[in-house]
Amino acid sequence: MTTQQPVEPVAAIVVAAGSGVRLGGGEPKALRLLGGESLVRHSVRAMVAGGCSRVVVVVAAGMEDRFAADLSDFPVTVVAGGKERQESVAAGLAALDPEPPFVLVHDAARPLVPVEVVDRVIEAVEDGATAVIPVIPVVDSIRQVTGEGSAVVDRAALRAVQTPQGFETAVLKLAHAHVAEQGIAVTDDAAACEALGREVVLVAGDVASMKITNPHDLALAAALAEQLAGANPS
Ligand SMILES: Nc1ccn([C@@H]2O[C@H](COP(=O)(O)OP(=O)(O)OP(=O)(O)O)[C@@H](O)[C@H]2O)c(=O)n1
Ligand SMILES: C[C@](O)(CO)[C@H](O)COP(=O)(O)O
Repeated sequence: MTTQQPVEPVAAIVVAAGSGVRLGGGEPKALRLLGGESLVRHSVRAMVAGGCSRVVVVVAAGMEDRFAADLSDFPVTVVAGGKERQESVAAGLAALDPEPPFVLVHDAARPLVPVEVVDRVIEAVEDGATAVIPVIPVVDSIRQVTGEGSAVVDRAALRAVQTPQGFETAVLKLAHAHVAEQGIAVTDDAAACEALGREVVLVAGDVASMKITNPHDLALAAALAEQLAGANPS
């Protein structure tokens, strides 16, 4: 009689292979500290808190040992990514063995994602959605720049896209193979699924899940983290 290993329903890929040129500072962005801990540690903790028992962390080639040391107390596998985000996600997908039915893809650069957002994404994929993305309303007035000038865009119909995004793993693998084969560049994984003709389901994101991109984002996130810690003392 063979004993089958249980396959956990939801794994996560945390992409951390970006260089963080816009943030600056030399160090890989995902290892920069926020409230005394690296961005990647915050992000991995959020995935684990949401119920992911396995996390693949994708890092720049040559940085594997540093990330593995930083994350040694988490259930992670560290693998090398690529030049573009979509190549890094594809590398994370290739490392998911055995393949779980569902997978979340999260930016290490979104360290303060609340666990409620992770829960909403997981619930939607487990309820049958193929591709799920958290979104928030756009608060600024928006203009589209045209050849001649610019025009107002109705922001009521616009949403800003966050992570983690949730998928049926088999579909996300097909979608990544499709965009790679066709040479389609996408900035997120839901767009890869859409390129395959799959429907994308939206759930509510959260302003706390801001992406750390520019130096002022780190300062804002630090203030936010302090406020959140004050509101939920452990
Ligand atoms: N080749 C890449 C590029 C990006 N990412 C990850 O994708 C997320 C979103 O990337 P972003 O922060 O926008 O880009 P960076 O490349 O990190 O920053 P920059 O463009 O300023 O260099 C980040 O967690 C980043 O580490 C990745 O894993 N592999
Ligand atoms: C995936 C993402 O975080 C959704 O907002 C975003 O597209 C990634 O950022 P990038 O700057 O386009 O790599």
